Amino acid sequence: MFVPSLGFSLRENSVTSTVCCKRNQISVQPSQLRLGKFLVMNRRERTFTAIKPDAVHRGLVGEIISIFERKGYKLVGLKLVLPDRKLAENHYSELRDKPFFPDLVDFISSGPVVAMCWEGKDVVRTARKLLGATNPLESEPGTIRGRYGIDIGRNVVHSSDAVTTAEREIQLWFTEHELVDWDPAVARWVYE
Ligand SMILES: Nc1ncnc2c1ncn2[C@@H]1O[C@H](COP(=O)(O)OP(=O)(O)OP(=O)(O)O)[C@@H](O)[C@H]1O
Repeated sequence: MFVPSLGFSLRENSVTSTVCCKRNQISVQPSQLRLGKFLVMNRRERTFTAIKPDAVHRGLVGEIISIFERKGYKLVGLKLVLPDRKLAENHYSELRDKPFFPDLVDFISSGPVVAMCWEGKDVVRTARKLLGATNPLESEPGTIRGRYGIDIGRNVVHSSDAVTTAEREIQLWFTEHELVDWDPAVARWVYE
């Protein structure tokens, strides 16, 4: 079995498992193999991140994508969307009762929005750290909102706040065919 993320093939026999590298073969115990599989699965976490209309208008798209790329995350979905009100309302449905909800829906559905799906270890929590606090006044200067935002209603980016939210939002914004599974050549330089 070839495991692209690991960069080598795994072949199992009844006693031990054999890892076949390019030049040599190393025998490993099944427990080590399980650990390897776990680590690969661990890198499969996905999040939904959106560059909001204010940032698109301000020409910050390339900059924001670069921050995620340079961190080491893998882009598996990307598209420019003009969200209709239904999509915007659905996306922020948990905030339906908030007084700012109508303005928020107006703003997001004014588009364009860059919808993205990023993949990697702990990507949901790390993406939120890269974004910074919701209110730019409270976000650290090194974060995206800390660097580029001033008002809470123009806070540049969104990213899912939990793994379950990410699953819901990815399904809401992307079809299965729009997500691309691929193996970056640099994976072994990003993960130990
Ligand atoms: N008090 C507020 N007044 C105006 N707008 C607000 C307020 N609180 C939140 N918002 C807007 O609603 C969005 C969603 O709020 P939420 O509480 O889900 O924060 P968040 O998860 O950090 O933001 P987002 O969902 O956009 O990533 C915020 O990004 C912000 O633009």
